Amino acid sequence: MNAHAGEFDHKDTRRFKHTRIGIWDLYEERQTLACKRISSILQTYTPIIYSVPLLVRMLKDVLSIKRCSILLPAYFVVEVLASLIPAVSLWYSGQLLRLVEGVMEARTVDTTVLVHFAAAHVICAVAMRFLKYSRDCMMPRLSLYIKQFYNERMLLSAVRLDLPAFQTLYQLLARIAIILLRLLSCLLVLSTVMWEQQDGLLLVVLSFLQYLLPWDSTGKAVVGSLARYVVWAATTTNENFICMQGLKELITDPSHRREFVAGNFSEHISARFREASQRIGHDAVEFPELNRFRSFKDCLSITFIIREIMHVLPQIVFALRVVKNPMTTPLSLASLILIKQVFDPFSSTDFSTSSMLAGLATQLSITRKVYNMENIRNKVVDGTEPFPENQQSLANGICIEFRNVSFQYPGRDRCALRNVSFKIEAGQLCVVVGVNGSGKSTILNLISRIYDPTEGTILIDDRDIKTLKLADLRAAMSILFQDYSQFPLSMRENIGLGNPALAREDDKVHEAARLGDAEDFIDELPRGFDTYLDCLVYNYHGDLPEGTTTLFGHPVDSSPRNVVGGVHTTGAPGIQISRGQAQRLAILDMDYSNSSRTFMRSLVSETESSAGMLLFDEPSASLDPTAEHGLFERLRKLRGNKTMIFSTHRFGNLTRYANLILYIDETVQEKGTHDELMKKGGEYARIWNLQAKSFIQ
Ligand SMILES: Nc1ncnc2c1ncn2[C@@H]1O[C@H](COP(=O)(O)OP(=O)(O)OP(=O)(O)O)[C@@H](O)[C@H]1O
Repeated sequence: MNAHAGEFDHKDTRRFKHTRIGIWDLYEERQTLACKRISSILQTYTPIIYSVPLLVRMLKDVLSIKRCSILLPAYFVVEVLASLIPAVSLWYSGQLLRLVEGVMEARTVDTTVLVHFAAAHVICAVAMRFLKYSRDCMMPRLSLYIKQFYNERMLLSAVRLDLPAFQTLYQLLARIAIILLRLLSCLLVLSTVMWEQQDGLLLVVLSFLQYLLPWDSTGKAVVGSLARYVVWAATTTNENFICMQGLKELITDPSHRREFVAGNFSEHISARFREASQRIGHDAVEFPELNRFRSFKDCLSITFIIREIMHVLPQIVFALRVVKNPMTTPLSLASLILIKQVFDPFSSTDFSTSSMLAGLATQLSITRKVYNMENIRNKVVDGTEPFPENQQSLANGICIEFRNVSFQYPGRDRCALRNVSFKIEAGQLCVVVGVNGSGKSTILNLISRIYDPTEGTILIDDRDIKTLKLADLRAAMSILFQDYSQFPLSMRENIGLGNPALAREDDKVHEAARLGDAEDFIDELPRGFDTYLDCLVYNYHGDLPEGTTTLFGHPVDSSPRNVVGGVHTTGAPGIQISRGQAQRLAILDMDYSNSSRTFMRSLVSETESSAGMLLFDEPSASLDPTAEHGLFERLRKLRGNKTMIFSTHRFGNLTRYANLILYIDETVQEKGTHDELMKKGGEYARIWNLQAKSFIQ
């Protein structure tokens, strides 16, 4: 079978070579070494060339930041000056060399010239120090402004990407430009100085050659860069290894903790892990580690050997030169030292242009992703018509109709809903029931336009849902999803978000909390409505006085997991409440504060009702019967004439009051009121009786 477009076709043996490394299967594109080398060079430079428009855009964006418009050009001027000073120093070194040559020949020295050169050297050193100081002052501010700018930008486009990428990118760019400038200026001066020396230029060219290609100074990175740029993929089907990874996840993921502890899994899991590990033996490691051993043999590659030869070539040429013409040896030796002086800084890993170019390519691809995010079009296309025409009408509910709606989730072969048709009149209470996976939540997803139907039409107040402005549509409904999340904000803000228009009105927030049965337990929290259950802000600290156990109200934990960026932290998420409280709240907070958020949306402001339709996806899944009864009662009273849709697989209280029950299983199997469906004696009646019976027993 042929691979799909875009798929990595590892079965194509003509293109990919298969190697077995331990438990891993490595597939590498078949290429000759020369091809690999060329493709490696192309892969390094091409993205950078393609990224020129992106860099221009970035530069414009950064220059548009008020405080950067002067600071950035000033920073570059300082950097350029700093990078030119070594060349000026070099020029004076060259002149000193000539002076020495003159002294050797004439046996006299021109003191004015000597003083002039010495003074110039000192001035260069002082200027360098001053420029470095200016650069160190500017850099942190520049980083901060750029970081703030992109922070805001990312937030606006709702993108969460690795923030440090931006700082690294502009620093990397500046560094590469400066190194190139420094290298070129030094090269220019060196060539001028060496012009008149016998074989001087040859020595310069030979020394420079090794820096021209993107090879790393150690030779080891050459191997690394091959692995990085050549098409390859590695996978493992080793069941024991997959099992071991699964067990590790089970142990480390806190969301499994409760079941882990309650199920008394620890002994079984340890035994299972040991057993799997013993079966695999020493190969039970991730691919990069295993591959590292393998890559050592590449250190004997031809590229590596050529690189080493080129490194010693200038010395060989110099030796031949001495043999040929021993009289000029002292000066040639001085030239060689001068050349070495110039190139040595560039050969260190820090200055390696090749590794920096590779780093730049990576940073550019991250940055491109951020800019691309802004261009991503939503699959759900926004409508143009305002909704509702008359805000007051929301108080009387919204009418919803599904006409032959089918829906398939992206990447799924099966329909989640097939040919579904029903109509809920304005102000009606509808309960959607069905077994797990029957499509109940999908109906709510389609009404809130998280997805659009694959086929069929949804009408809202007799208008095609796709024509309505998305923001208006969503403002007109309040949704409580099964997996509603607790935002890392204060309790007040968590509830307030249910209705941003009223979020600042404290009495409304309290009323919503009361209706959600959350007011009492929130009041008991250490900071009441200002309590953060998920505190994502850390306090940082260095050495603390002997015996310090708490800092800013948080326990001090000096274990390595509390070290961020080399600095100790306190105040891990959720630390603002005690573990005991957290445990107690874990059972309550999800349902209570979230239902409070829903109540918040249902609250009516002075002039108008903000939602005309309330959607609930399994709102009572983890509530006990008393709490469930209370919740439904309050919701029923509060809803007034608004349309309300519940999705649930618990038949009970609610279905009896419903104007319309939809029993679905991919499609609508039965619909009607409770009495009608009971009379019909179908699947709804069967399950109702089953649930009622178990309750009575
Ligand atoms: N995001 C998704 N991507 C792919 N498939 C999905 C997605 N969400 C649901 N499905 C699939 O669509 C079908 C219907 O799911 P849906 O969540 O609507 O059922 P449900 O009746 O609400 O189930 P439950 O009672 O378990 O919540 C299921 O087969 C489910 O696996």
